[in-house]
Amino acid sequence: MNKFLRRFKNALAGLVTIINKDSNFVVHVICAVIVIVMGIIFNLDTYEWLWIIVAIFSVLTAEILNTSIEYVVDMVTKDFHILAKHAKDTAAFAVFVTSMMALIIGIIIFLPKIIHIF
Ligand SMILES: Nc1ncnc2c1ncn2[C@@H]1O[C@H](COP(=O)(O)OP(=O)(O)OP(=O)(O)O)[C@@H](O)[C@H]1O
Repeated sequence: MNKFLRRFKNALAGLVTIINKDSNFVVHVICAVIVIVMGIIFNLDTYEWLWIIVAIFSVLTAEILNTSIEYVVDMVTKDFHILAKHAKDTAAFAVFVTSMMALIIGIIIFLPKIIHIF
């Protein structure tokens, strides 16, 4: 198998792992689908779509890296360790910060359009 195919296969295995292990990831994907449907309904322009794409992929990437960090921490120790706690908590905080960015982008793009309806 060539290098590219092997990397693709590994990435696909990562996707399967994330879907099985991380229910939050599935929730984020469902939210992304809802936002995309809203974008179609509100007929977003190119720049608005670009911001939505940045928001969606940032949150998904943060969630994937959070799960990845959880795996590494669990591999190192199953016992309580303050550094394990810091590693997992800060990784979770990264997801929170990215989600806040996505929320702000969503509000800036969709709120004026929703207000305009009423
Ligand atoms: N080995 C550990 N030592 C100290 N604290 C830990 C340890 N493992 C987990 N924790 C604490 O428990 C919290 C939850 O950890 P857990 O591994 O269950 O992740 P989670 O946020 O519930 O993620 P998921 O639901 O995706 O598995 C962490 O954020 C951390 O504060």
